[in-house]
Amino acid sequence: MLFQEPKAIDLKDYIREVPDFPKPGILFYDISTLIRSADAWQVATGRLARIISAWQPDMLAGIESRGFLTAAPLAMRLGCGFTMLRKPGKLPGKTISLQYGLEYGEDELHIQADAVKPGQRVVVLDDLLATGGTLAASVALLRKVGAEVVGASVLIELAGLKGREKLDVPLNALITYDE
Ligand SMILES: O=P(O)(O)OC[C@H]1O[C@H](OP(=O)(O)OP(=O)(O)O)[C@H](O)[C@@H]1O
Ligand SMILES: Nc1ncnc2[nH]cnc12
Repeated sequence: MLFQEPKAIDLKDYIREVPDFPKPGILFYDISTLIRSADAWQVATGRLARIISAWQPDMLAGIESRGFLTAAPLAMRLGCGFTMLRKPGKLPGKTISLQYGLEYGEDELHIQADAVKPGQRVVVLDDLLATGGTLAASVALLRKVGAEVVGASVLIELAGLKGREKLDVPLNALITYDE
């Protein structure tokens, strides 16, 4: 059974804004302050569960590393499998990879070639959407290994960076910042 919200909670109140991290000029949205609150984290994962269950996924995919924090508890809660999109050198066996740009640098993600069964419905999760490079690369990798990507879900969307425009799957964000 899905969790009932104990009280009205504004999740934005639980996000800490840290200027000039990890580089000068970047305003970092820190979810540490959300996940350390049992009430707020229950509410956030409950809201995610309601949204994601409507997409009827077989499998959830989490993006290293903060995406694991959202995807893993939801996979258990929804009775889905869980697969990992990881940074280079972490996954054993045959992997497929893509490089992509970040708000504050460049990175590369890998997925195991046998991560999903052909045609499995997959929802991909991360903590935050900024430029969209990470999620777009994740969707592309999941498709390369045979997934049907039915949605993407984040806690936070930085709408001003227009990352949503890089995605061709439905995207849900619990918290939006316009800047
Ligand atoms: O929309 P984008 O511009 O691609 O940026 C979003 C990504 O940036 C952060 O990851 P980071 O690489 O900092 O990794 P972490 O989760 O390991 O801290 C965040 O967790 C997202 O994965
Ligand atoms: N501004 C930001 N805050 C937190 N995580 C991020 N990932 C990319 N941009 C970010």
